[in-house]
Amino acid sequence: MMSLVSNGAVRFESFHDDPEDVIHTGRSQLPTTAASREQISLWSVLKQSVGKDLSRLTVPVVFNEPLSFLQRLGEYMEYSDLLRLADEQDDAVKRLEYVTAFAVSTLASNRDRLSKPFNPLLHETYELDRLEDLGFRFVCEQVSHHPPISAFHADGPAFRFYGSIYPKLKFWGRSIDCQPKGILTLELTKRNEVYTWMPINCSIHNLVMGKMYIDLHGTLEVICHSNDLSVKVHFKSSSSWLGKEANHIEGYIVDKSKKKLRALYGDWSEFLASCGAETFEANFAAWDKERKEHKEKKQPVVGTGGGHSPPPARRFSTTDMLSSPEPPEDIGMPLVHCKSTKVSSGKKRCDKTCSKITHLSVLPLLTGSTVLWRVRPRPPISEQFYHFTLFAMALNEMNTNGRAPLPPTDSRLRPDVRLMEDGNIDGAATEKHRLEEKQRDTRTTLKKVKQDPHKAPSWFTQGPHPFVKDQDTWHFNGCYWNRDWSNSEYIF
Ligand SMILES: CC(C)CCC[C@@H](C)[C@H]1CC[C@H]2[C@@H]3CC=C4C[C@@H](O)CC[C@]4(C)[C@H]3CC[C@]12C
Repeated sequence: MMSLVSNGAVRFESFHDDPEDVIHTGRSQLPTTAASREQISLWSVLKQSVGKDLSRLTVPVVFNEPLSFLQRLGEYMEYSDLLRLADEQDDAVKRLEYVTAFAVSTLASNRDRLSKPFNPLLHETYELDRLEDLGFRFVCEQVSHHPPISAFHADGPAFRFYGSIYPKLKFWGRSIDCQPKGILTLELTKRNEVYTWMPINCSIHNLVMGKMYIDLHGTLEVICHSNDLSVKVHFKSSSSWLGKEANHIEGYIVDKSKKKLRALYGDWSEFLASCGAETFEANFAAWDKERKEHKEKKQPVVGTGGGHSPPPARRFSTTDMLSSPEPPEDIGMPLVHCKSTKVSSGKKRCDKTCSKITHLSVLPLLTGSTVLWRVRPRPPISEQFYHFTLFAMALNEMNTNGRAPLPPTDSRLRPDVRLMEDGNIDGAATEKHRLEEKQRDTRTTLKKVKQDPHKAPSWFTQGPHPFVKDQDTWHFNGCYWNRDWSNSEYIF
């Protein structure tokens, strides 16, 4: 799938543009398009909650997306191939590069996703078994209701990736702040190497007026506990959704003595590249300035900062964004690619390549860069479907094709999410309300009969983190994949 081009950069071959994209074997769109929110003012709903923790607040269903938060966490796995690549590298710096690329890739699907995933019910689960085709299986459980904590565990031949997230949301009037709590741990198989990082903070701006946008900010620190290499990737906070530097990220891989070994730069919604620390220091400012000037003139960037000039005038294409010393290879940002056309066999296949360049074509690369990861373009119809990626489109699909049956707790069986997906907003609201009441009633009944209302989760147990001091994590007990649901109740 990948090969080295002459300047040392990695070229992705038939990775995203392959019509039979390996990652996408499910449906290409949802049953119905998203309902309009124009009739309801978000402000009128949220104004009572200024300064409060939003985890208890329910918003009208039109502000939801038809996925539970557990399914949303499944999106972490879209680029899990990077973990296989990381495991294969003999060089420790390269391993950290790919691990960091993976950590960044888990955030990409957040761009434009301005809807609230459904709060999972206590003990709700979600599985994504892609062991055969993609080399991983993922399982997630809602292990606590107040505070809402979701624990997940994914594994495959090359890795184990697990953690928990408590998405702490605070409403500030014009924006929502999210400071998720939890720790994410990755173990690479070959060398038994352990990496950890924390979920990044995010804000949703312009809730009341203007165009809403999502901003990830703060520092993503990926630490390798086995060799003391680490990287701090800084997410630049943006001041407007139009400011294209908005999603810009950068940082250095350093060793124990803080010596800079490599620079990483990119855009969390598009790509991550690495280059020598000196190249970055010497050229980045010029490159950045040039990029901004181009933007002000509203011209596409054909970056040369510190690199070489792009080929002489021809139609601006992705190749122009490279500044490699060699004739540019097409490892730049992808063109929009239609993937949703149905063909008679029932298989979905791409039969058209659009030449429209999307916002993806923003950043050029510095000389000698290696593209570690780049995002798959979203389907052109994404906008009408809550801005879902193709990967997200298939998450709630009831496709058990010859697979073992799902447990009665699986998110795919949630009637409210299903109704919303089918366009029945009122029905979804009624069901959502019913489920919340049912959950409350169960708790009250248990309390009355003096039973612990906090029944332990089925597949995870809380305990000290095996590698990080003074930190708890949730341990997967592995039993899920025995597929014995005799102790699981139908919670919907
Ligand atoms: C009222 C409506 C508009 C509110 C919508 C809130 C949505 C956008 C919020 C609710 C929960 C949030 C998520 C909670 C936790 C994380 C993990 C973090 O590492 C990346 C961002 C991410 C994935 C957040 C993205 C934005 C999010 C999905």
